[in-house]
Amino acid sequence: MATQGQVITCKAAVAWEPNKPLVIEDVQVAPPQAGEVRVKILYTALCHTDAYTWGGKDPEGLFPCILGHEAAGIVESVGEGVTIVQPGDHVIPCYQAECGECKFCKSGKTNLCGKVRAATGVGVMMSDRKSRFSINGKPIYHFMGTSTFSQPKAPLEKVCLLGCGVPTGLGAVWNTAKVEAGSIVAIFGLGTVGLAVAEGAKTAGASRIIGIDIDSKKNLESTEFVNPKDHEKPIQQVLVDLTDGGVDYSFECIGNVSVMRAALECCHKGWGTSVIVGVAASGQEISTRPFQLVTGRVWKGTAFGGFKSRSQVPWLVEKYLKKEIKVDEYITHTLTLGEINKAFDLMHEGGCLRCVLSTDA
Ligand SMILES: NC(=O)c1ccc[n+]([C@@H]2O[C@H](COP(=O)([O-])OP(=O)(O)OC[C@H]3O[C@@H](n4cnc5c(N)ncnc54)[C@H](O)[C@@H]3O)[C@@H](O)[C@H]2O)c1
Ligand SMILES: N[C@@H](CCC(=O)N[C@@H](CSCO)C(=O)NCC(=O)O)C(=O)O
Ligand SMILES: [Zn+2]
Ligand SMILES: [Zn+2]
Repeated sequence: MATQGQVITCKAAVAWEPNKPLVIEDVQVAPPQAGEVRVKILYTALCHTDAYTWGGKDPEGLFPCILGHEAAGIVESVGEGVTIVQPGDHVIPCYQAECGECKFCKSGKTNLCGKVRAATGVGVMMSDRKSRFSINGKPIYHFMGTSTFSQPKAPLEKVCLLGCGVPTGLGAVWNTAKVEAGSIVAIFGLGTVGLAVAEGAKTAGASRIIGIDIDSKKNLESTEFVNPKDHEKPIQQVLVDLTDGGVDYSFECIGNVSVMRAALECCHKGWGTSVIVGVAASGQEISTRPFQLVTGRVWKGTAFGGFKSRSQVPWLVEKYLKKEIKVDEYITHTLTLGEINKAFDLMHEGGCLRCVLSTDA
């Protein structure tokens, strides 16, 4: 391959500073070192977490950087020792690694991998603690790292969503909460993540799925819908009253610590479980009366829905190809990389679930 081992130049949207419009720049990308893979990203969606880091709310946010973590592309070249993928493979880069060897991977208790997290948290590659991106010699940080795996002929402009939002919602229900048939489920925040929770709850056989959002346009027919703005009582009380004592499972898919409290407190005494999915801003903390836990409610959280990236995302791609899970339905907008700032605006305007950007146009 002509570009193997070479520095290449690519277009990327660079976040120079928090909240300042992203700028499309020519970025030099160093060749992959041992164990690394260089991927040509063809499609990328925006997840709320990108807006959170760009907005300066992420304690791990580093600038300048190249954001984005819900994508699909083609392996361009590989470093020494890489055997799991080869140039030309279609891949979904995942921010949760799966090395298969560390204490976390071997535990059988979590999808969190300990191998590369320290490096990806500070925007560099593990081997030499350096970035592979630069503009005229100035390093540009990575964001959330990548690991890769091969998957069959799926439309990349759709399955990029399997890099974050859709697996997170489905897995929060199937892996983290393990919702049983007949359960009553409440979902706070009906963006892509919350709607994927609803989809997961439906397939798990939930008897009632109650969606809560301040944007009534997010009301889906398959769910009961509550807009907190329509009620004077605290939303947890509204839900307790609606459900004869509380829900069996609740999911916070917003990133708001007051709502996280409400999501716990709307759970049924004795057994209700609340799962935190939303990412809260730097410095924010959750609180509740310890009595809420003493009386049997359980507070949990999930990253990437508990899915292991390399071993389970290909399974999700297969499920998508067999039409067993929704993906296309969450794509409300398609734009180009050059229109990325408009895509962030759309995210805040309502009516937008996922906006997929094509990078080649
Ligand atoms: N844990 C993980 O692995 C993981 C993965 C993906 C996303 N996330 C996080 O999950 C959250 C949801 O992501 P998304 O991409 O679906 O976001 P989104 O912005 O598309 O959806 C959020 C929804 O919450 C609603 N909302 C906002 N404030 C509300 C309030 N006070 N009460 C009720 N509804 C309210 C909005 O109207 C919107 O519909 C974000 O915090 C994101 O960072 C976490
Ligand atoms: N950098 C933040 C944490 C952000 C966070 O919680 N990220 C989620 C994924 S959000 C995807 O849209 C996650 O998986 N966290 C586990 C991990 O990063 O290992 C902070 O420092 O507060
Ligand atoms: Zn995400
Ligand atoms: Zn590991």
